[in-house]
Amino acid sequence: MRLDPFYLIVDSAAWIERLVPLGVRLVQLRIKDMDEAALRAEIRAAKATCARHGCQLVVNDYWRIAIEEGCDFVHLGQEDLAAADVGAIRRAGLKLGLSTHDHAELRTALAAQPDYVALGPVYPTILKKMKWAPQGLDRIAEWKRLVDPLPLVAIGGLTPERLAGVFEHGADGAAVVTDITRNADPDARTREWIAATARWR
Ligand SMILES: Cc1ncc(COP(=O)(O)OP(=O)(O)O)c(N)n1
Ligand SMILES: Cc1nc(C(=O)O)sc1CCOP(=O)(O)O
Ligand SMILES: [Mg+2]
Repeated sequence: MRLDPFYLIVDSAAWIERLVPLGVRLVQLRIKDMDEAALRAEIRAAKATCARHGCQLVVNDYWRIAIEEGCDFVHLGQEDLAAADVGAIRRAGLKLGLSTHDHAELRTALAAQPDYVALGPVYPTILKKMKWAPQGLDRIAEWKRLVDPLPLVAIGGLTPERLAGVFEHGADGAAVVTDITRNADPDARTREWIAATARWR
């Protein structure tokens, strides 16, 4: 499977409606702490926008709702994975991306036969508190050897200026939250990301 090299992650359907029409091809809806009815409404709206713009939607965490809402891609962390029914996800035809941060997690992830593996945090992130030190670029090269032929997504503290290092070390995709959503001009920054990833598309 081939992923778009620019992997946008946002926390609302409103962000998706705003940024996907600019040319985003791969977006994750990552919502925390929302009641189920509101969550379903967000997923439905995100799905409709993505369908209109030919963008692949990945739903973070909520694999059951993603199945029920007819989505086709979920992302799970290790704790999410331990509690998930991977067979049900597969039987429903969804693709699966998994987070990894160390070798033990990578073994667990590969055993689940995901469609991509994510490695992070490559650089320090301000989005959430993490127990892992920044992985660094050499770790990307090591991970690529271990996950090949699966696509490898790099995440954590990424900016357009850091993309060459990430892709030259073997990443197939670069995922981003704050560099775009907390930028003074998220639309312009999204266009910058699209242009900066063009040579790996
Ligand atoms: C592409 C991508 N990589 C990693 C993560 C992190 O997933 P997880 O470890 O489950 O943490 P939360 O995002 O759920 O806080 C991700 N969402 N996407
Ligand atoms: C959600 C997430 N997961 C990570 C991991 O390492 O698994 S790093 C991360 C935060 C990514 O946000 P930003 O681009 O703002 O640093
Ligand atoms: Mg999660």
